[in-house]
Amino acid sequence: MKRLNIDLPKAELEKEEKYLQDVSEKIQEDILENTSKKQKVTEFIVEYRRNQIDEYRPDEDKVIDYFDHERFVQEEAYRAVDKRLGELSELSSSPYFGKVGFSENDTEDEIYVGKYSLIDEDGTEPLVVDWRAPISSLFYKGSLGEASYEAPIGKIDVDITLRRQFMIRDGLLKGVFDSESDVKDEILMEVLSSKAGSRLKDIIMTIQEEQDSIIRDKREGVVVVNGVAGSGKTTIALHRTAYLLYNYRKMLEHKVLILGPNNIFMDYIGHVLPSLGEEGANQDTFNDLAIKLLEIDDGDVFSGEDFIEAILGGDEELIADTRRKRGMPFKKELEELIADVESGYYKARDISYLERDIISAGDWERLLTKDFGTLPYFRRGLRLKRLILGRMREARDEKRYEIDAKYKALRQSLSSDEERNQLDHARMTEIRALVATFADKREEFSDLSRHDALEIYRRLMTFDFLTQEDLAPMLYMTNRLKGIKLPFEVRHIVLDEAQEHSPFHFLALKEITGCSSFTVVGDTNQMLLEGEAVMNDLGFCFDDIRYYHLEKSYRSTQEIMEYANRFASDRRIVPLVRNGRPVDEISCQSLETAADEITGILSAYRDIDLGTCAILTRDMETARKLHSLLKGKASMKLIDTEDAFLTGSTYIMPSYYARGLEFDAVVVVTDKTEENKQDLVMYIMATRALHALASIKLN
Ligand SMILES: Nc1ncnc2c1ncn2[C@@H]1O[C@H](COP(=O)(O)OP(=O)(O)OP(=O)(O)O)[C@@H](O)[C@H]1O
Repeated sequence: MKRLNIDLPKAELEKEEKYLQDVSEKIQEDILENTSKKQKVTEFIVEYRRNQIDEYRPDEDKVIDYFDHERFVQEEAYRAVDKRLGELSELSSSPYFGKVGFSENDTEDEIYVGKYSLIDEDGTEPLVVDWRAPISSLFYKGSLGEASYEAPIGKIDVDITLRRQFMIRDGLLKGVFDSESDVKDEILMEVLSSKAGSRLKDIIMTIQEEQDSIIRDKREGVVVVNGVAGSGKTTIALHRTAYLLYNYRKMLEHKVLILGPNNIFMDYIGHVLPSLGEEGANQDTFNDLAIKLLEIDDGDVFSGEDFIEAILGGDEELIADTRRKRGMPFKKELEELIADVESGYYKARDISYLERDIISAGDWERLLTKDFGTLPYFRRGLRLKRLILGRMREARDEKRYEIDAKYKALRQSLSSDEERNQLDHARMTEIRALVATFADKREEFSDLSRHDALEIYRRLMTFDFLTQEDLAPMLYMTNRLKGIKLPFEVRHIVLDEAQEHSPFHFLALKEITGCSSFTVVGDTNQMLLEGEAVMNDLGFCFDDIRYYHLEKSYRSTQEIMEYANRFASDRRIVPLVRNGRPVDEISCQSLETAADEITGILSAYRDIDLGTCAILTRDMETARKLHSLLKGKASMKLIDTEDAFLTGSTYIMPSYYARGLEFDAVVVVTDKTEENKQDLVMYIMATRALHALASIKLN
């Protein structure tokens, strides 16, 4: 990294260097202290395990319980010390990155802001404040002057007098920069000009004010962010998760669910939370989660790839079906289906057994609709079945007493063993016949334990297979009929790439988890199937909703953004002023000549060490063909399944696998581009590039 501005008066610079030295010394002391703690806990655990093996006796359960508890406490202590050592090791390289000076009620104060907090020797004064603490929000305000922050005791008004940024690497001060406004943010420009790497990164040093207000928005209710490509939506959603976990740890630890569009994306973003010191969130794709909860075979669902390919290929039947499943009128169809099931899936009937009335049709109906009415319908069926079986058992047992009594009386009048044996045999035959009647009768109402949600949902299906668009409505319906339980508690849900979610994604997740605290992010410019984005109007599902719009993109150069804007729908990106190389626009007659062009482009990018590169095509077929044409000419990884990992530096993939990802350089290969005409796929592909974009048009 180049040395940045150190433009402070000498005395001020000396003060900062002294502070850094003091903080670094304290970090080293804490490292020593924690290392010794870790050693002691480790010794305890090793000793404990040795004793446990030596002293183990199979019948001493109580003693073992006691020791297990002790071990649990020590292992928790080990984890906490180990985690802190990891934090201290990061702090020793870069203890803080910001400082804010402010006056509050005429008292001057200042704080240093870093990735984690550090307390002084006496344990009273913070030397470094965690970026997620309420007071740290002052650092992320765009300008000096009047401001406020939310403290536990309420809103506190202050006057910000200084905002200073530091670049500290390997414990050394590399740059100091006093800034008033985010636009002139030299460090931000430095960060944005650097290479993308293979995973999404944290941005705590350069969070912008508009982003910070979303990250720190209150936990309750629903935050919806509709932002242009590269505006930092995913990044914000993950930083907000880290912020919420820090401030509501007891309530939220292991109770945050993050759902994204596919596994490539989940892997790409999977590093951000751990890099912020947070492990307490569950991450999955919506479809995988739905398939698990519905207990269906993923082979029964039209694959994600085939689905998007068919939509992009203009499959009218599938498009019409998808639009239907995304619309509110489909909720009416689903509700009618549920009501239909509830009004008679388990047909009421009289059941009698051993000449006894077990249940009348009227009672059956009353129990299902009234007495058990608060339960999901399928559970009511099971309850009713249990009740009928209980009554039958009573009747059977009574009958059995009668049989036993009858044979007991007869037995007393018999004198020979042979007669008694014959009688016992007759008794056993009668009892066996009784048992058989029970099993036969039971069959008559076995439908009460039949609850095949797929069989019911089929009535609304257009095709004889499920598409991705069926998963959310089917989840909604199944939960209503059966009651679905997640294997863990959820108290906050993050939905990424939510622009094409249907009402049922929100309704099902809310009803299954009972959670109304959501962070929803997406870009309505990136909808593969045009239409109204449900995420923009969630009033049908939630009461407390805060909508945000982000128009500024941090990802790409101005040249790339201007090129991408030619294909955007309604909103235009307001690019951050970061200039780069012009977009290369190339025409080719065939895929073969395109492959030659790409070989040249890649080699030029390699010469300037540009970093990661992706060749993006509209569909899989073109990606595969191009990949085989490029074999032997350039090395790259074909991403042709959503379970692929982004290991390497050059990739070739269809547009839909690149959603949410970014690369230093992108080569777009397309055959259908029309200038200045809305083309969402082109928009998605072009906005993946940070520094260089080449667009190859096949004639
Ligand atoms: N304040 C910031 N400081 C530094 N980098 C930032 C900032 N905000 C966003 N970025 C960077 O911009 C890029 C885009 O961020 P991100 O992927 O979160 O955007 P997005 O809105 O989710 O994009 P898309 O809609 O294309 O998925 C990332 O490299 C991210 O690190």
